[in-house]
Amino acid sequence: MMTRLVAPSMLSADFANLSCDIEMVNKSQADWFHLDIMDGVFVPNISFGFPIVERVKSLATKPLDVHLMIVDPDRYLERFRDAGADWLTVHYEACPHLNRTLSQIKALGMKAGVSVNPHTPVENLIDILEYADMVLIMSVNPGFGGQSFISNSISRIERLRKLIDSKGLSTLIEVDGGVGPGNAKQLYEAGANVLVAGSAVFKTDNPFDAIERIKNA
Ligand SMILES: O=C(CO)[C@@H](O)[C@H](O)COP(=O)(O)O
Ligand SMILES: [Fe+2]
Repeated sequence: MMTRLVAPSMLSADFANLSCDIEMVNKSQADWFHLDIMDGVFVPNISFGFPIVERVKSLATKPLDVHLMIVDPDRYLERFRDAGADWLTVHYEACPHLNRTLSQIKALGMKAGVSVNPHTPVENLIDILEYADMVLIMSVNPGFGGQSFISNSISRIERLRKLIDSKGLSTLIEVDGGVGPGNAKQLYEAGANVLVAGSAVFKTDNPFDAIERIKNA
């Protein structure tokens, strides 16, 4: 069976009770913490920065999956490593020297991810795939939680899965945006390995159950 991981997105957590939500993820069947960093330039929203990443790291018993939605991420790779990132994902659209950026992330001791916006053909990654530990397919326009899943993301996952398999690589496919118990099965079947879910986890009465249903879809 292919790798199936669930990464709750802390963007939808209650920041006034962050430790409770971290504890919930620790105790749940979730595999990673997904942390969205937005700079108000690459995306039209600002989320949080190093103090929150450090605080989550201090309480988390699972790896931190940090999703950078920022321009010129090269400036901050080391700082995110120091703040506790285990996986660091940059956007294809924000990196003119992607090969260098991914190599740098790995040289700093983290796993390297590359993310594509909904309009970027997954085929554009053909020459960078072997340098990435993970590809993050955005299934909404990045910037906000709680948006609806863009349906052609399924065929994008399928095309990327074929590309990865045809090269004999073990690059993980992560999907982020509008993911929940209702579409998790379809996403895993299309070839996804890691499902990110924000509102589907934190905006429900029973987050444990939501995580379990996504994981075992
Ligand atoms: O990167 C992003 C948004 O840009 C995500 O990680 C969101 O936080 C996912 O939220 P939901 O769509 O699951 O509510
Ligand atoms: Fe994200």
